[in-house]
Amino acid sequence: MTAPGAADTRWALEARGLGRKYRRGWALRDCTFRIPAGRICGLVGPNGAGKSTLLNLATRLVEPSAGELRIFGTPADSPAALPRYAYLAQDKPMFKRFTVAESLRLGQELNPGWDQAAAERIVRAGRIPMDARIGTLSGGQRTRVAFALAFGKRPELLLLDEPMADLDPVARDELSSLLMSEAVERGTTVLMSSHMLSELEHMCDYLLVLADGRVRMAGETDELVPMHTLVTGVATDQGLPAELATHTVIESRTAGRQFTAMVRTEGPLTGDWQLAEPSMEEVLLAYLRNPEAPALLSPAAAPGHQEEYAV
Ligand SMILES: Nc1ncnc2c1ncn2[C@@H]1O[C@H](COP(=O)(O)OP(=O)(O)OP(=O)(O)O)[C@@H](O)[C@H]1O
Repeated sequence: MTAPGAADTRWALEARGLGRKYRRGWALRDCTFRIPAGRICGLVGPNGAGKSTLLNLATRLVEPSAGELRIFGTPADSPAALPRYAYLAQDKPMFKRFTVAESLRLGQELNPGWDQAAAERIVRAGRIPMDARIGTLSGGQRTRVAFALAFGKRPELLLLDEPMADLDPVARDELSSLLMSEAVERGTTVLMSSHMLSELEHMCDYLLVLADGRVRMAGETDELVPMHTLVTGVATDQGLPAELATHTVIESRTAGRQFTAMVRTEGPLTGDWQLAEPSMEEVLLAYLRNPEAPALLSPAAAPGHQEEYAV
């Protein structure tokens, strides 16, 4: 339990009614969720879902239009939240005229807990010369230096916006292993947006899915994925089979004589079906293709839920 008035550090991120409105409309609306400390959380959603907006709200690059966001129990707009996270933005802004060594030195000067050895290790593993200017590096090399700057800060929370997009397969594999070992060894929480679902399946133990600026799914992958069943059977002409009507059908398709559905089962399924447990990627794809499917938040992911949560 947390003492009254003390920041509740069990939750790396906690949003209540969070929203951001632009002139064209809401980029993020009425978002309520929480991410426990120490998790590697995949932030998933179609283009324009609000993923970057959420990360920009966490890092104070944009102000919320509604609601609140807390980082380890501290309001995201409080100076006390600032040293606790590092952010790797999609465009990875860095000083182009600085050399790699100068960029790391700046990281060292700005961050009291700076780990120079860790930052240098990441740069050297990519065989990037320390005297190369940032502006002369390839997109992937720049990403690696940005990773080094983020890791060097030794943050408790790493916020990554599509971090692997421009890395080659070997670098991607290496940096995702680094990310996972970092998270395990230091208990770092990672929130990482990505469109690469198979990669997320490999790395993440927590999910936050957005669509049209709203939360569609949030919680432990181990809890969320097994709530779904992939149902296959013979198609009939009557549309959705009556046996499925009491369950939540996220998606259904008919191909020739075969009927397939992704179903959130609300009890035993009757009927002549082949049942299989879907992969995380299959569940995510079903939700991404059907943004109007009923939202699913595990009890732990919903702030205000009374249940105690082991972290
Ligand atoms: N500065 C801005 N001004 C106006 N609208 C904006 C601004 N930033 C984002 N939006 C809008 O908010 C919505 C969410 O955008 P956001 O960049 O957060 O989506 P995303 O999920 O990160 O998308 P992607 O996967 O394409 O990176 C979009 O409709 C976008 O056009």
